[in-house]
Amino acid sequence: MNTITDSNIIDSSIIDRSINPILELTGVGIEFPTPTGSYRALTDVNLKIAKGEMISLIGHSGCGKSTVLNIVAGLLQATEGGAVLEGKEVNEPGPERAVVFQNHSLLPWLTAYENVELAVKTIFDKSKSKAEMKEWIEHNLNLVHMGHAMDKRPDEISGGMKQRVGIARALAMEPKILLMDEPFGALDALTRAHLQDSVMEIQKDLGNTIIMITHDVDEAVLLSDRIVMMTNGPSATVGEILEIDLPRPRNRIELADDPKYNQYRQKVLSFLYEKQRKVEPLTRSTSGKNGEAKKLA
Ligand SMILES: Nc1ncnc2c1ncn2[C@@H]1O[C@H](COP(=O)(O)OP(=O)(O)OP(=O)(O)O)[C@@H](O)[C@H]1O
Repeated sequence: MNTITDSNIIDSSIIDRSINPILELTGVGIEFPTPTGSYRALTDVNLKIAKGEMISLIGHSGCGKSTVLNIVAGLLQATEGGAVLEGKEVNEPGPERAVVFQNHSLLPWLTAYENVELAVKTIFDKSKSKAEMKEWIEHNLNLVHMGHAMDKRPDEISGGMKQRVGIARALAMEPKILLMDEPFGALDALTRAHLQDSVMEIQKDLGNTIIMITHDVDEAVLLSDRIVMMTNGPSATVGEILEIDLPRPRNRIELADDPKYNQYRQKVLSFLYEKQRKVEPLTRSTSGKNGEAKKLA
């Protein structure tokens, strides 16, 4: 039986990916002004991500996962340190960093095709002809299995289909890095499983670099090359990084009985439930930004 040794757990301060990192976070800290004084959300976040890696960010609600992602997206400016993408400091949003949010954020008056077209036009208006753009939009909608519903508006399709269109729109921008903030959080279990499979398939074919926030331990282990586990805030930081050494393609049914898979799950769960438990009892679910209950596994 394969066992997970301490060598699977990486000390964040000594990470040295052998390949040149596509993205590097160095000494990232951020303070938010609040009516009662400043709130330090993150301290000294260090992370190097190699091209083609699939990284999950996991941690208790409010620990700062979205803040990390928003700094990489250029939507928030770090107070200290910063993010460097392929040698270029990130200071503002840009098409090389596409974001997929939990709630699809499609324009309701446009069809699936037109939603993707809007993004494609802003990026490829000068470099692709009209016919090439059409082909590219259709290609990306087909990638997420939405070719049959290109002419439907968001209110005519299911939540999972909307999320597929959001992913197609992000992929169509050919981003250097795809940032996904709980992309499947609002979906039922079956739809979620289908979309996880689609993302694994697409990543295998295109070799995308992806950072994904999730609260779902199974999802993190199934999809990731590494799981970045964050400590609780205030002053949250990278606690441990778990390297997931499971061969691809990964099959969720087969993995359910795989001892190594279950040990990885256990590692993440014990980090979440034991090491980082501060004031909350185990049985209490944490509360999200909008007061919604959030489960951790
Ligand atoms: N603009 C802001 N002003 C003040 N505080 C903020 C702001 N944005 C985030 N925070 C605080 O920073 C901390 C980290 O928030 P963040 O949304 O990154 O957490 P999270 O791990 O993504 O949470 P969740 O899992 O619930 O989505 C939280 O305590 C949050 O209240």
